[in-house]
Amino acid sequence: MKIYADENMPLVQAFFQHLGEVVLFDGRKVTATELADADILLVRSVTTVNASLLDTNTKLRFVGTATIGTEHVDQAYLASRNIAFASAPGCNAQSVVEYVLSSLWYLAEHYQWQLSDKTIGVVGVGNIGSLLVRCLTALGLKVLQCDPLRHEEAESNFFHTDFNSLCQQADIISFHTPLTQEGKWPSRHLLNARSLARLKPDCAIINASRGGVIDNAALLDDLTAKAQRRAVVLDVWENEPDVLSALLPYVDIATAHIAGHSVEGKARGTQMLYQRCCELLGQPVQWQLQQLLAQPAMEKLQISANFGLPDVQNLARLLYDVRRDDAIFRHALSVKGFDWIRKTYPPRREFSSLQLSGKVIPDYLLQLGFSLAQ
Ligand SMILES: NC(=O)c1ccc[n+]([C@@H]2O[C@H](COP(=O)([O-])OP(=O)(O)OC[C@H]3O[C@@H](n4cnc5c(N)ncnc54)[C@H](O)[C@@H]3O)[C@@H](O)[C@H]2O)c1
Ligand SMILES: O=C(O)[C@H](O)[C@H](O)COP(=O)(O)O
Repeated sequence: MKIYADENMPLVQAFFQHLGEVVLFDGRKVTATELADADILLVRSVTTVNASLLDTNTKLRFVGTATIGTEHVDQAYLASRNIAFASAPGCNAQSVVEYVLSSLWYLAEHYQWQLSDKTIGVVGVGNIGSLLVRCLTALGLKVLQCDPLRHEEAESNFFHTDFNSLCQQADIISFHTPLTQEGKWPSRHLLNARSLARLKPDCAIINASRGGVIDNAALLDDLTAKAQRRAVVLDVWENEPDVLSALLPYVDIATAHIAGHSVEGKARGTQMLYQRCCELLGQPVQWQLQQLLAQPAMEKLQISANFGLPDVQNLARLLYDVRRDDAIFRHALSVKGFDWIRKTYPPRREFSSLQLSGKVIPDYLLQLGFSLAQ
């Protein structure tokens, strides 16, 4: 059994080696010839999986992407060849939410905002968006949600604001849709010259979904045309790895598509594909994530009775501060390149890796994902 896996897939050897020989490849450069004898193919978001990559391979049984987004995989083609497919829904949702929270705390400090005065619009309320809404609500912040697909399903307790109204009302907008070009609600260039013109002049924009959800050229026009600057956080860019670097001076936080790259988020993606493969091959699951994850640098922390909401961001910063990733990006983009930054990403542990003890642990800390000491 030959298992071909992207070289940036943590723990792939540890999980998969009892199922077959694991061969690693460069996901951006892999060719059809390299994959000709693969039985199983495990990719990340940088590999376009389609007929031209797979036509010469006649053995392939399974393709898995250790990511939430799936727009790089031609699923209709895989189905036409009876090749099973799996993605990793939700695997790094917590990681993306921690990225957005860190960005909000940074912007609030930098511009001296009171987040409690702001209305935060969340566009796309699936795994990531709904987790973000839960965390923001736990922190007592005002949230608007836009998800026309969920609205159409008439979920009774889902309060939808249409995109145009959300643009007019929000002080901060965070995007969490998949990248889609077709259907009734395509998300490509959802934020374009027209919708940018509807925003409040100082409405902040956060994009940790896919670069193409925002028309980057229109964003640059918006940011350069006005006397008043809006705050912008971009983790994802159109045409990665060739980003529109003219945007950089106007962007408060710029990162290399790493919002989902926590240790746990990436490893969970590998684990989800491993479990699916075991099922497909009729093999027992031998490994669980907790057996393979490295011990975090900090494990336990005592919360005192004086802990309050203003202390949350200090606690979170023990684990993650998005300014680190912005600094790496600005320092390394032109010298080392976008993919190098991603490949050498320093370990980042999720909130759950820190166990809290104390007589009373505020519920909002558990809602944010911190865990209780045993
Ligand atoms: N930056 C990163 O590192 C990173 C990490 C993980 C995921 N992502 C991106 O985030 C996306 C969302 O992830 P998720 O786990 O929440 O996915 P999900 O499928 O659980 O949820 C997406 C939601 O967006 C909604 N949606 C679709 N089109 C919309 C539109 N035009 N307007 C408003 N809502 C729309 C859907 O109805 C759905 O509820 C992924 O598809 C991926 O592209 C980025
Ligand atoms: O869709 C996802 O899950 C994320 O965008 C993912 O974190 C992207 O990381 P990559 O696969 O490019 O390493």
